[in-house]
Amino acid sequence: MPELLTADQMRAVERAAIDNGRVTGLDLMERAGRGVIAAMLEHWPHFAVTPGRAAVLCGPGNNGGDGFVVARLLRDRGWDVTVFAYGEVAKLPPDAAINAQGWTETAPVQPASLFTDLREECDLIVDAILGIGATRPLQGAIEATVKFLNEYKPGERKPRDRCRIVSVDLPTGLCSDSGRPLGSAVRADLTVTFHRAKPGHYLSDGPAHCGRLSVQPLGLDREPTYPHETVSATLIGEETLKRGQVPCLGKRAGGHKFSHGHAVVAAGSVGKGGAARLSARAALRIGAGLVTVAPPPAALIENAAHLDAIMLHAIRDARGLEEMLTDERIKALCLGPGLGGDRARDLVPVALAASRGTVLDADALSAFADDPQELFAMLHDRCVLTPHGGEFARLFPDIADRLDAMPARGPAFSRMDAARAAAARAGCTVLLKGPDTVVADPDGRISLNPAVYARAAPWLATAGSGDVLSGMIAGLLARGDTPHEAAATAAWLHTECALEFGPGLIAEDLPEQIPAVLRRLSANSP
Ligand SMILES: NC(=O)C1=CN([C@@H]2O[C@H](COP(=O)(O)OP(=O)(O)OC[C@H]3O[C@@H](n4cnc5c(N)ncnc54)[C@H](OP(=O)(O)O)[C@@H]3O)[C@@H](O)[C@H]2O)[C@@H](O)CC1
Ligand SMILES: [K+]
Repeated sequence: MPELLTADQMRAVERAAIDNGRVTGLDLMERAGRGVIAAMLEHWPHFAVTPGRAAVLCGPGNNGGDGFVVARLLRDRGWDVTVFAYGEVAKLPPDAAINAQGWTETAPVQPASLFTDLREECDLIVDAILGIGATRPLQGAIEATVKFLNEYKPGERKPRDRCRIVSVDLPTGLCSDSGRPLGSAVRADLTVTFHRAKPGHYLSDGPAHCGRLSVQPLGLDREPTYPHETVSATLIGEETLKRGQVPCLGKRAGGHKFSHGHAVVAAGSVGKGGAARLSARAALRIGAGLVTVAPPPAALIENAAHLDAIMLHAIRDARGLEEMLTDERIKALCLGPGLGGDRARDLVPVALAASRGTVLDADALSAFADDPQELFAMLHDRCVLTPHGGEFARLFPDIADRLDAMPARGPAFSRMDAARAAAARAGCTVLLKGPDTVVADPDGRISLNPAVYARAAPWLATAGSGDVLSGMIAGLLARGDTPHEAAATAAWLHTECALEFGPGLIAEDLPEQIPAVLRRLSANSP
């Protein structure tokens, strides 16, 4: 499912279902526990055949309640289970208390202090200490447990990689809304969450702490009360693209090149044109009808030696660009890759005054680091800014500081919050790059491109890869996508191209994978 829900939104969905009388909290807890077992067996099928020894760590809230359900279900499957409790069992919330009582009627509960003395070899440790209710940095017994777990070596006969750590809903200590550890957080092998993934499973350090991620149903999908406004962010995927994007990626029959848009990529001085050419190639491959590279006159020959299908048009300075933009058929502009700071400061104001779809990247962002406000005053709602972390910090230093500050309490300020705040200030779409690329609009709309878990593509961290992304966005803007659609679609396709090629990738390879990815998308289209 493409929606990501914050802790508050998840609670609202659960509350609405319970208030409507369709389900009880106890039912949901039972389903959550069963989901944990199902995910565990799916990932490690041998656990179904050979039950082993498990430690289940139950916290002071409903996450702990899920833990008691898991403990019972494991024992029913023949596991030797020891439960450790964090906090007083008598003070558990009602549904958790019922499950805890069921357990204590038949088996003891060990105090948390004994867990860090654990010398037995476990096959499985279930982390049900804290879930979406973690609100402050870990301390005391919980912090000691997390440290112990993250360094756990259960004896020589059973190396660590044979003992699996499964976190229920979230690794304890990980902030559900930001993916940032509240002080410290468990590093799990598998995290099993419920109904929908939370932003923290995808953002920042979240994936490294979750290990692998499984989203288990709670039977809430048909809830008629599922409030649309609870959707905080969309995880970009084939499913979201299919809703609106794929038909647009295919070209209309009978169309001519101008009906698919003309994109212009401004290029820099002699010897600096490679980045702009990469952007231009990506814009053409993604389906813009025409693409022109616009270098200074001195760099015309250099670019001509490299380009065929892409056109060339020399522009000396801002006046040259102004004249070029009298051609109304130019639908999109890309400025920044290899442009150089001085040329960027010269060209960007004219480009923005033309009110076309405009991608600003690299030098076009850094050129305004001294006075970001000057840039913000010129931006309009057809723009996309594509900063990486460093460029973001130069344009939005106060927002970046909030991301860097150690979170004192949860929910911590997230990369989604940062991108949203930046988009509101800039008045246009902001794409904040990373393995968790966030696309934010001034109205708060967020899309997240996950290049983590099965889509991890570490080889995308290569020179020129960002230039290709800018070009892809410009190409889609030329074709008529909205800034948000263009940025979100390009971010997703960019990762798909990297996955299609695999290790050894260099930036030149990325545009060349676009046809294969588009072919696969159209083949999968209904
Ligand atoms: N919502 C749903 O749809 C469903 C939810 N389900 C499950 O419930 C979980 C949410 O339960 P929850 O709200 O009780 O929160 P949870 O994570 O157990 O923690 C709260 C407790 O921790 C405490 N505490 C907080 N920070 C702390 C710290 N640093 N160090 C120490 N203590 C700390 C906090 O204390 P307080 O801050 O109140 O003093 C409170 O006692 C959810 O993750 C999922 O597993 C499923 O059963 C099915 C459907
Ligand atoms: K947990």
